[in-house]
Amino acid sequence: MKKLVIATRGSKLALWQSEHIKAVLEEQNPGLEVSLKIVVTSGDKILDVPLAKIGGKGLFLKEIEETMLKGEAQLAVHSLKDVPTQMPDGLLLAAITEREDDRDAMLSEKYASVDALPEGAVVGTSSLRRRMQILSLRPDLTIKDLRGNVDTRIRKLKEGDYDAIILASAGINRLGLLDSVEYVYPIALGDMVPAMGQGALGIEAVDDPEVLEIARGLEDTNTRIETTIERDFVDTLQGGCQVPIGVNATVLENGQVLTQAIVGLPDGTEVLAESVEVPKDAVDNLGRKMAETFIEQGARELLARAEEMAFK
Ligand SMILES: NCc1[nH]cc(CCC(=O)O)c1CC(=O)O
Repeated sequence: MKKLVIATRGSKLALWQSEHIKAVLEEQNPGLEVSLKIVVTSGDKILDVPLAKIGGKGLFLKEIEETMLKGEAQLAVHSLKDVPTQMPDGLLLAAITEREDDRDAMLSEKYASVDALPEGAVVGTSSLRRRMQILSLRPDLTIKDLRGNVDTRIRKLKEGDYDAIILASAGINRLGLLDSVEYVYPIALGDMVPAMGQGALGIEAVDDPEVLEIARGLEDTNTRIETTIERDFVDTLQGGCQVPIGVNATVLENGQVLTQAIVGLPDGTEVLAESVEVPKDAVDNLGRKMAETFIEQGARELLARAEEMAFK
């Protein structure tokens, strides 16, 4: 194989991620030429409506996947957390890259930590998961919707529309934005459980042995273990397009795997949370089993109520 095309969105984060993978692939496969094909997705066009109301994150993938299925590209590089748990026919999650910082971070021009926010401070996020957890930490805060690409969100913070905003650390790191904001405060995993797959890249590929072989070079074993637990948890719970679910698994130095999960109402008034530690060789089906215990405790009802609240 001499040439590969990566289909990508045109946002700065998507381009950074695709350029990064292009460079790694060309390094790993001498003689291989990788190019990018920029695709505008429905998600990029509809910017003024909260994500929960327009059918969720799948809208950022549809046109990319169509491009691959038409044979105009063989690979796509996604933030893994934006990849739905079920893959479309003909496309595979061929590799999951080593994950970097998987935490969420609070960004502010004025306040150095969540504790330092004054009563009633305005925090920007459109994520039900972040809303739920920041409100369960600090019920007094005011949550204000915030959409757009990472750079747009930071611009809105700087324009003074918000006292703080919450973003994924990985996105800020990849785009080199750490210095563009006065305070970047990583929120501990136990205080804000990230989204499934946060901080890792998912490499989607057409079902072609040569392409899959090349993609295999990008795979990270521990990240695959972690994110399989996370994706199985979310897949078993389902519950609409955009849901207040946090789940994070971490392979620890001692060979144990720590998994933390939380499900609840977007206003943070009711949550189910659990954290379990098992040896690395006992993670089979862990995500599904944890989801079953959540369901026994009423997670489905909670998510149904969460959805009603989100669509009001
Ligand atoms: N939902 C958008 C999105 N998808 C991936 C990232 C960040 C990078 C990552 O988590 O891998 C972001 C921005 C954010 O949530 O702050």
